[in-house]
Amino acid sequence: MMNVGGHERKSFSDLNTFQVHPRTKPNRVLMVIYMCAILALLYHHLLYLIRSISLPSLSLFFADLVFAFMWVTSQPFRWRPIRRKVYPENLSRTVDDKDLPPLDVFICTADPYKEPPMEVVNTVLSVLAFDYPSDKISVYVSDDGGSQMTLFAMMEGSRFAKRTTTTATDDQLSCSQQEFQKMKILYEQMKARVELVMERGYVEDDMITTEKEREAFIKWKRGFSRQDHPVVVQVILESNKDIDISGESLPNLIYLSREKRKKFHHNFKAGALNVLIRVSAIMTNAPIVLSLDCDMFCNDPQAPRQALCHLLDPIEGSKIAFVQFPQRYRGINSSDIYNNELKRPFKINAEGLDGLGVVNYVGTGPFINRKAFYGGPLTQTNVNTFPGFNNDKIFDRNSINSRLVLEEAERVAGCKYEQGTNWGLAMGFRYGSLVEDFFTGYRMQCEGWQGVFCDPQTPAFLGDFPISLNDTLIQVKRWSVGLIEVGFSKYCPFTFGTRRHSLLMDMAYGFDSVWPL
Ligand SMILES: O=c1ccn([C@@H]2O[C@H](COP(=O)(O)OP(=O)(O)O[C@H]3O[C@H](CO)[C@@H](O)[C@H](O)[C@H]3O)[C@@H](O)[C@H]2O)c(=O)[nH]1
Ligand SMILES: [Mn+2]
Repeated sequence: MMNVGGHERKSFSDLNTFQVHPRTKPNRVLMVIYMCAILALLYHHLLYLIRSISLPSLSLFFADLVFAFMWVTSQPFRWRPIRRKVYPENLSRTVDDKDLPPLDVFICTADPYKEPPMEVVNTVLSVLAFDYPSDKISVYVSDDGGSQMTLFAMMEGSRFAKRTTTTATDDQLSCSQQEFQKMKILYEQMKARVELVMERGYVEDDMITTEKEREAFIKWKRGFSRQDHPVVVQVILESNKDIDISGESLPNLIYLSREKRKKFHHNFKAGALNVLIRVSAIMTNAPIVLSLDCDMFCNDPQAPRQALCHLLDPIEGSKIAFVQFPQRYRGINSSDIYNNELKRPFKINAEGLDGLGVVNYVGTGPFINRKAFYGGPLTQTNVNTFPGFNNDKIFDRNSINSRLVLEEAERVAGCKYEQGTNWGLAMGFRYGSLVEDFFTGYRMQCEGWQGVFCDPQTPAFLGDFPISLNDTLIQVKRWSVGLIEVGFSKYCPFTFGTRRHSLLMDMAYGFDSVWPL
């Protein structure tokens, strides 16, 4: 235990520390005073109602009762907020660089017109530049839009990665202004080619440079539509085979568009993520998974090492399902009059939940322990019952581009694969709510997993927020419907969770799930 700046900081290891928020005690006093005031108000209402019942007085009583309920259930967020710090510089004392765990990164995109492929390329490139051994990174781009333009953009992105270098130390950066200018030109050329394809709406022969690429686009020629098409798995970069100009191996980069058929429900993003879990299990099976929205790029290459400061913690690490970085946005002006920063859910409440051992999973920016997809920490028995899973014997993972691996990947990305299985019910991302992230994180924590909130000063990831009123309303409506779907399901936190975790956690999750009302 350390004492820093007069406030208590408990230290699990030299990798991370946390501090209980200094205003916790005064806050609790305020809570008691507030509670007394609410009770007095309700008592006053009751006295009045006993004397004479009327519709207005009953409605006022009911309204105050609802407000009181919402106030009480929101108090767990204030009970014990904590702030954490990580020390990635100490990581090398715990683990050698060569022994760092492999990392599978999932990037989801769904519509090339709403989420421009160049934006997806930028996100992919930001991940390729992680300060992490590149042969341990595999990037999977899931394209629910089934767009040849997105695949084309990924190919262009990979060409750019090969012609430049991602291993830019301070030294190299300062000495190579010329290199930087060259990179800039290459980037502009790539952007122009991708934008030309976007303008045309398809990839014409003159844009294709190799025979291998031509083969990849053949699938789009036979009655391929966004809602009805076969699986497309394309290995674009293969680690240890593809190198950049400095001779460094590049990470794996895989494009995936799962099978879509009109007869089968695709379960939105949760469905896409479950396919990614299975395909990546076949191809690389990294123990740690990072999930990103395509509009959320990495702003700090240290992010994986920061997450490992928790996931490799000798005492707490094995209990953690995910380390969640907050959603932060670029381009918000300092006064943020429209509250685009969403500080309450993404920072204030997150710190409050973290103090209770749980954290909201917010869809983008979590480093997840792969085991958490397969059941609780003590109920991991189901994993091997799925063919192809953890059955290392039949796969030679040295080549993710082998026929056997690709065939198996296509099989688990098919529409029929999930029928009759536990996927979406007790495994992987859970179906049944439009906010699959909130629902899945909550269910994982019900199973006994913990969540950790990691919010370093430099934002680890930065994204875009909706810029038009229409988009904002659609987003808020979708979030609200998704939360209510959880609140009014058999998993309602006020009833389902109570047997499984603490009352404060249930109240906090319960508050979130009925908040839109
Ligand atoms: O059928 C779908 C629908 C969406 N997506 C992807 O999911 C992500 C999020 O979708 P978006 O439409 O951008 O929703 P937002 O409301 O901006 O996303 C927030 O809310 C979602 C639902 O809670 C979370 O999944 C996200 O991570 C979180 O950033 C994007 O990358 C999409 O490409 C798919 O892959 N398939
Ligand atoms: Mn989004």
